[in-house]
Amino acid sequence: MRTLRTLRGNATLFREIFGLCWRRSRPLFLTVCVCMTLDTFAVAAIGLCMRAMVSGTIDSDGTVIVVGAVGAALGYALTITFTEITGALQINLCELVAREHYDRQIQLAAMGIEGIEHLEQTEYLDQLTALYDQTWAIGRSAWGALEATALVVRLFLVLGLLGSISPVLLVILLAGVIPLYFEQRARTLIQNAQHARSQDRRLQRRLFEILTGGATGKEVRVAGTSTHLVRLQREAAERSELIWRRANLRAGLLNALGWSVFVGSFVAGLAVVVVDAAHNSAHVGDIVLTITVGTQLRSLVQNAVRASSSTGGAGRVLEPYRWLREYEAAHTSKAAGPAPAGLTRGITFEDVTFTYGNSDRPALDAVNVTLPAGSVVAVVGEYGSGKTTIVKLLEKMYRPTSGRILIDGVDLADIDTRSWRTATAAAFQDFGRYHSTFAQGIALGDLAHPERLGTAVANADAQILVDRLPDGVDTQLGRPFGGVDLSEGQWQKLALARACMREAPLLFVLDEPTASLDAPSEHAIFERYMERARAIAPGGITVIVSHRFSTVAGADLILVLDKGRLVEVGSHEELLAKSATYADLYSLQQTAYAG
Ligand SMILES: Nc1ncnc2c1ncn2[C@@H]1O[C@H](COP(=O)(O)OP(=O)(O)OP(=O)(O)O)[C@@H](O)[C@H]1O
Repeated sequence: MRTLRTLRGNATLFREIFGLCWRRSRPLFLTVCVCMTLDTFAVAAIGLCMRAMVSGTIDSDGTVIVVGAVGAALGYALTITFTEITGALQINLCELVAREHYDRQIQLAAMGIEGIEHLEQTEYLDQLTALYDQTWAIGRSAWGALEATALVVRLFLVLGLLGSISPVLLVILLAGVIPLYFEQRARTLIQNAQHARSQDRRLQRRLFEILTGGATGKEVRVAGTSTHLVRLQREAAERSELIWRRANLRAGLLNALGWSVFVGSFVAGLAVVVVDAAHNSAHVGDIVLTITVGTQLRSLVQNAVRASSSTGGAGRVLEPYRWLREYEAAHTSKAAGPAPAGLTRGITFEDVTFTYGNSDRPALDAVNVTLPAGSVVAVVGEYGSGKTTIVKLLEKMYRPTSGRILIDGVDLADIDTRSWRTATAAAFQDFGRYHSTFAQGIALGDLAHPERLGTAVANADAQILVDRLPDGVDTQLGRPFGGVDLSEGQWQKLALARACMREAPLLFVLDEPTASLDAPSEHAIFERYMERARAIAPGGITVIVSHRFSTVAGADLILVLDKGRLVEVGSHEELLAKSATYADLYSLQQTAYAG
């Protein structure tokens, strides 16, 4: 059933690939098709010409000798030429289709998925890793399948010829299937090995980045962990290599076994024809035909195996590609409702529970709370208490496992994701560091409104920083691009300015974007945002996540999380009066700062 679905899926994909090749370059596409068709019949024609030539020699018929010789020579020349042409042109078409369609398509699909689960969970990341830099193989798979079909046609022609000499020779047909069977098993071994070693390969790459990265490189040097990390990398490489070597060895043995059976059968078949010729029931030309066509048969079966293996090998790309398309279709919101223009009631968490796919413990557990329209809400709690998870759910990066988030009474799941995101702005804890100019890095927050750049810089308190940059907002950032490097706090200010490009968002999220700033700077920024929050879109809500309790004291509502549960809700004064978790943590921090 699954095989049938895969075959049907492949057929649809191949149609799409050939359609793309046809639209992209008709002359190239037609040339490849014509060459492949002529090449398909060339082998049989060569065999017949050779037989004619030998028969003509025995019968002393000059015309037949010349026609046979010229035909065979032409056949060989054309086969070589066609093989060269089709090989080169197919690569050309595959690259065209990959570069202009699949590279783009895969990135759009990966980015089009409304959530980020596929970017955070290893089992999904494996699929995306397999697609990375392999898009040409998608195009190659379709041509591989066509080549395999042409080779099967060629095989039947050759077998027809052999059968006409002696039906016993058809045994070679069965022998030809045996290497195919072993090849199929060998291919499965290789594919499994590829999958088994993908995690170690990712680890290797990650460790390399850590060892060579600017930020992590400092840490590695000071801590003296480079030898340890290099060892981990080597171990990962060795594990991956071992899996690969073993799989290739086993695959090689299987293939050798398959081919030994084929060679044995071929030699036996040839012996039958020689014996027949000795007893005059076969012609000497038949021996030549058997050798010519039989030798071709070996390379034909080998090529058919290679073509089917490259088609099947492309399964390592086709499988994840199909997965990506299906995943995208299943995880793209069908909700059509637009985000409201303003909020009157606010955002309500109704019994919201959320568990990450790879965990059995909820990151958020039955959260019930309303963030009132027009308010500034602070989310506080210990490390790993679920603060960022709340932010991710609000930004629709994940859907609640159970319960609902209501935007003015409308389920967030029913609001078009794009429309909701356009109505929100966010500065995340793990913000991006774009190696562009300072201005471009900010403008990315809302490409439609570059004129807001100055205000965004002012709102992020980043004007002094801009004044110190060698070329102001036009300064190129990032050493790898010949630009200047910013400090952590400066990168954070840039990320804040980027988030401020949306002028009047319904939801403005600040997930610890000021963690690298000193306490007074953070306080000043938060004061400004609280002020701004009351001026943004009608009823717009600002959500601030912070570890520093002193900076969030001015929030209208403070949510205190503990191990995914919402344990306290209220204003700073109300929570202090409760003398519970918030009050304890607050006084702890006050004492620490005072000390
Ligand atoms: N992508 C993920 N996959 C699986 N578990 C996750 C993922 N992200 C977070 N978690 C887990 O969910 C829980 C809540 O994490 P979350 O990031 O929301 O906490 P947090 O309060 O923001 O922490 P911090 O203050 O350290 O940023 C933690 O136990 C964390 O390990």
